[in-house]
Amino acid sequence: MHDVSISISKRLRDKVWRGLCLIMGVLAGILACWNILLSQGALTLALIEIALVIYSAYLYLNVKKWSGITWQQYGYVLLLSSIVVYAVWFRPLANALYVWPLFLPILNYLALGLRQGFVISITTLLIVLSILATKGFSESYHSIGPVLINFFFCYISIMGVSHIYERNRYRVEENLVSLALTDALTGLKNRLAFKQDFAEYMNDESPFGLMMIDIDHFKKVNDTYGHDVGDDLLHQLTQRITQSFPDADAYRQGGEEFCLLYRGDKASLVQQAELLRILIAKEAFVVGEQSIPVTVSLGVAAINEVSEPSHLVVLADQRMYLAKRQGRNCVVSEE
Ligand SMILES: Nc1nc2c(ncn2[C@@H]2O[C@H](COP(=O)(O)OP(=O)(O)OP(=O)(O)O)[C@@H](O)[C@H]2O)c(=O)[nH]1
Repeated sequence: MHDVSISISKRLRDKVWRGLCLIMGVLAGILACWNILLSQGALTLALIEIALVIYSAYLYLNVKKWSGITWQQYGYVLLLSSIVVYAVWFRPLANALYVWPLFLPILNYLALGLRQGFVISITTLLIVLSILATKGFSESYHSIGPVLINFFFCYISIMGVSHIYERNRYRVEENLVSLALTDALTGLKNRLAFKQDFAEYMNDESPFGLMMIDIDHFKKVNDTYGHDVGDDLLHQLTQRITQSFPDADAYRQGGEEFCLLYRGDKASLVQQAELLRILIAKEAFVVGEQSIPVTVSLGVAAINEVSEPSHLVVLADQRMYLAKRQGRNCVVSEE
């Protein structure tokens, strides 16, 4: 998943986790006091609740620093589930503590996401049902049948709603990320996506190059035929670029400027850049009734030519402007 998406999910989960830790910490503190002062024979439960207060405070203070879901967070969810399950098992059925596990699916989905939320919720359901059935028989509880049925359907309903909510949230997030990283006019990836992908290319060991593409005298096209025709032309140009470089990553940098990240050596990138230039120049673009000849200026640079990766963009840009100064409609790959 893209960085933007990761940061949206991360921010949301951090808020959920901090809220959860705050509520659970306070609730566990109150319950611990209750069990120590007023409830006889519940010392073990009170000790677990005190541990939960400490654990909640620890997570509350640290969760923002972690990336992804850590073992401390899984441990916390398991501890909460264990406390609830233990309480159901420990107290008589007549106390109706079996209503508390109904809260767990919401917690699991919000805190851990779709897959882990599903697995842990189903596991908890099976455990609680087994406990309720066992206790029902051992305590000769005459209404265990309705309790089991009502608990099961209520739990499944809450789990279903939690599942649907989390799945839709994830889809909405995916759409938002796609919008944030895509250029609306051409459908190409945008500048933000370029920055993220560039970081990935740098982490990769294999050689790569960058090509800057700028349309020549595009202002004239707009002034002569209007901006709608200009837009259409940008769209068509995008198709020629992506057809020429099906395996590379193409971006619209803004305006009439495009760029392309290419895995491979510089010689083959220069060769393909030249082919693209010819392909654009030799066949005029047809927009409605108009046939519009277009040329582009291209600057090419390879990662092994620069000491700092960030200089690659500057070098390719400089070469593209050199191509403009050399009369346009050409590829420049050296100073
Ligand atoms: N139709 C359309 N035009 C755009 C868009 N974005 C930028 N432009 C136009 O692109 C033109 C860029 O003009 P200039 O920067 O002067 O460059 P140029 O005319 O291509 O000249 P050179 O780059 O020097 O060859 C301007 O007229 C902008 O209005 C867009 O999304 N759609």
